[in-house]
Parts: sequence; C-alpha cells; structure tokens
Amino acid sequence: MKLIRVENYEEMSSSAARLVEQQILDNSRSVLGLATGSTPLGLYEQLIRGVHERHISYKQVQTISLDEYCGLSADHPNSYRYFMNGHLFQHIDIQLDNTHIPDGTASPVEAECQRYEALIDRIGPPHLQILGLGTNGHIGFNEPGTPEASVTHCVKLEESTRKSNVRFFSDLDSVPMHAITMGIQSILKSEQILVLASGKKKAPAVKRFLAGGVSEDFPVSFLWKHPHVTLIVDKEAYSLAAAEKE
Ligand SMILES: N[C@@H]1[C@@H](O)[C@H](O)[C@@H](COP(=O)(O)O)O[C@@H]1O
Repeated sequence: MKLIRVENYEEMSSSAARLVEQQILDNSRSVLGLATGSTPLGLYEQLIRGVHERHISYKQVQTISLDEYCGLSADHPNSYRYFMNGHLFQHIDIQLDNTHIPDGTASPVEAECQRYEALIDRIGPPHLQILGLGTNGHIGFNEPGTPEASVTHCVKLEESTRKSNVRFFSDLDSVPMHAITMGIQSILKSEQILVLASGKKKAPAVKRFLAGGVSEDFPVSFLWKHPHVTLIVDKEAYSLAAAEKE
C-alpha cells in the first residue's frame, strides 16, 4: 500500500484530485468509483475547478457510486443520488446517463442489488475507486462482519453509522435503517483504490488499518489483499498511527 501523508484536508483533497485527473488524462473513457460522505467533498470541489482551470473533460467518463440509502428517492435531499448530482455531476460535463448509483426505491431490493453488480461487471470495474472510511472501519456501507466474498447487497446500518450520519438529517429517526452497498468483493475488483481520511475522528481507524492484518470485523482491512491501494491521510487522521511509531 502506498501512504501519502499531507498536512490538512485541503491538501488531501487536491492531492486526490491530481490522481483522479491523471487517470482521466490517461484514459478519457475512465470508469470512476465514487464515494459520498463529507470526506470527498473537497476532492469534488477540486474536480469541478479542474474542468474550468485544467480543461479536464468528463464527457466519456462513467461513474459507479458505492452505495445508496434504502427508501430514499433520487429527489430526496438526503439520497446519495441527490448528493452526487449536487456536489459533482451538475457542475462537470458528464452525461447523467453515465453516472450509476443503486436505486434505493427499487423493489425487490435483492433484484436491484443483482442488477447493480451486473452493471459493475459490464461497464466496470472502476479503474479508480475512491473510498472514505467509517469510524468503525466500514467502507461503502460494509459494516464490521461483512464477508470478503460479499457483492452488492442490502445492509442493516449499525447504530453508530446512523448516529455518525444523523448530521445530514433532521433527527435519528429520519436516518434510514437500511442501505444498498457494493460489497467487499465488488470493491476489490477495482484496478486501483484511493482511500481518503481526514481529521481526528478517523485517527483510531487509520491507526488500526495501518497496523496491518485482515479481519472481518474491520472491513477496510480487506484492502490489504489488493495490490494497488493508496491511502491519503492528513496530520490529524495520522496522529495516532504516528504516536505508535515514536
Ligand atoms: N456510506 C458512507 C461511506 O462511504 C463514507 O465513507 C462514510 C464516512 O463518512 P464521512 O466521510 O462523512 O466521514 O460515511 C458513509 O457511511
């Protein structure tokens, strides 16, 4: 795994943006795997600037998002479709038909999961998969205990995950109980994986990840099985791992 240590959130975002843009410059038909959450917001801002300042074009790019809340439609302000449209897709020259996100309202949900996994295999897997990191080590919405062989599936969200994400909702009751997420196996299919971690809250998870070892109760640790992973951490997120070394 390649570790890139940067000073702060801004540097993490611009360093990630350079890697994404290089991928697109190398292959204008790139497939990008995208994450939601607050971590990649700065990266998405940088990518939007890149369209204007560095003439990066997304006309032929396809995107595959990691996850979506069950029960939230595309026009619900807390759906990940709404998030991705508002924070990235509406501001770049991508074709909306080329942006893929699980449909949280589809029924039965199992059929939607199968459709999505087949889509990953058909148009993907991503050349570059962006990942944030849950405080409990989750990636996408793969909570601790998710098997390595998992493909796109419906998960019951942990209380801690719902509490972490309540800041985007009016109250805890409004946070959905379930989500559709790409599985560990679906994520590991990507050619390259870029994990971003910023801030003190992520320091324990970063420390545990960097200590090595693969364990089902810490989903990000499965990335040790992938040959091309880059982790970009800022000073705060790295602080506990750094203290360990001293
Ligand atoms: N499903 C998303 C994850 O993909 C994301 O990595 C995580 C961390 O969020 P944040 O970046 O806001 O810390 O939140 C959610 O649970």
